[in-house]
Amino acid sequence: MTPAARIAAAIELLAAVEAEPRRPADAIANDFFRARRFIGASDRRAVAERAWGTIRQRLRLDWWLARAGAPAATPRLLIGAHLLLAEGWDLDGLGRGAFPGGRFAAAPLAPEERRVLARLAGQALRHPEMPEHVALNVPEWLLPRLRARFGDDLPAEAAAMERPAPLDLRVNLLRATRDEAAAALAAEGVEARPTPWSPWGLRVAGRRPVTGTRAFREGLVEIQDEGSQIVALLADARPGLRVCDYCAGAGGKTLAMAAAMGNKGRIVACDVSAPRLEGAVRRLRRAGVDNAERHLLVPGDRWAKRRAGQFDRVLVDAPCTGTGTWRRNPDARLRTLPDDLAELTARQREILAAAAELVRPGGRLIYATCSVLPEEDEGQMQAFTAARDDFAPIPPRDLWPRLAGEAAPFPGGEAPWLLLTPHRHGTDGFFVAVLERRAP
Ligand SMILES: C[S@@+](CC[C@H](N)C(=O)[O-])C[C@H]1O[C@@H](n2cnc3c(N)ncnc32)[C@H](O)[C@@H]1O
Repeated sequence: MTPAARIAAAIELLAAVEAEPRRPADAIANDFFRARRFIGASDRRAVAERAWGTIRQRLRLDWWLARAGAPAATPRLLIGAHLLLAEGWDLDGLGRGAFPGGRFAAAPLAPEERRVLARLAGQALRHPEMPEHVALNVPEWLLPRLRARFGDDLPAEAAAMERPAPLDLRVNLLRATRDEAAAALAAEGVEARPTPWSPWGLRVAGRRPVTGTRAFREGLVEIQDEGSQIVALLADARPGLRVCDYCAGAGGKTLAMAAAMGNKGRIVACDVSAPRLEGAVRRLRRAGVDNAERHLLVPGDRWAKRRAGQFDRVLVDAPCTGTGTWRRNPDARLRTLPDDLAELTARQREILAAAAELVRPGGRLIYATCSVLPEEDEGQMQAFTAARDDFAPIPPRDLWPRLAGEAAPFPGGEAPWLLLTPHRHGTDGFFVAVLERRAP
């Protein structure tokens, strides 16, 4: 594709994302590229990166376009504004390079579009008159919550949440050690170094496509953010235990826990979504996991009733606002609405209550979110432990040396739970709490 054709495709992709504001942009992008198989891998990456870069700056671009008098922030104006403000293009370059017209390129700028964009030429993304939430690139309704969470660190955290995430891999200990996996990747031209916290993690230098490597295809590594690895690590799933991954989705943490169990014992991946659970099948096979089963949860589930008090570990990786994942899902910061938070916190409470019943006395309930919002994190834990005095937190610091290694630095403080953040830890934002069920 020519550079202009890539820009035209990014405009189309952005229009597709705008058309379905409640649907995750990566799902829309998957459909978009599936319907355009003629777009090759490197073009696909370039198109998606441009669309994502624009979505990442959406709050600031909207502010600029409104200030310039645009009646609406159309995909063409958004891409044009991003090129001018973030990539240093000038207006003539924009006309020639991005909107030249012709068969595979975007139509020339209309006079009104040119008038709007002319007002942005020579400006930067940030402007001193921007309201605080726009300057920080966070939705207005979340600003007080994020300020309460991060205090003086908010600008640094907001900046870290705005940068694209690195590519983290988890080494599958069923197939290789971390050194062996790194060597296998290096032999295929992919340089990867140990992650700072997770004993299972490798961070890939640059943007190398990993899924095409033999190391990936043969199950030596799985793509997984370091924060997510730490959640699975703290679940402390050991060989021989009975483990339930209650909100398993496509099995990201099931895979990690199964590897920690050395394929010994039993792990059940549950979810309410059949397509998500189905997504785990191929991954489990590739990873060589043979001690896992799947269970689709349905209302009034008899399966759960029959297994009350039977599991040594129950992980609740709860559905949440995903505010910790804005680095990789930049659209989520715009998609999440106040009603979603209310609905999700109610659902988290229900899931916790149901999952807690599965834990045997002396066993553990692990609660995690990829959210940094207090009401989804320690708020839930405070309410749960107040209502259930048979559950008490085990501070992650106490578990860490045995799980990560005696000399491994602990990523948290003294709190009874652990919060990981993009700025402090270089991971996605994650919250994790480990609760032990006392004998009655
Ligand atoms: C954060 S995602 C899980 C991600 C997954 N654990 C991983 O590591 O890849 C939350 C999951 O909770 C599931 N979920 C939503 N409501 C649920 C419920 N009531 N009970 C169990 N799972 C639920 C969703 O379908 C979703 O797959």
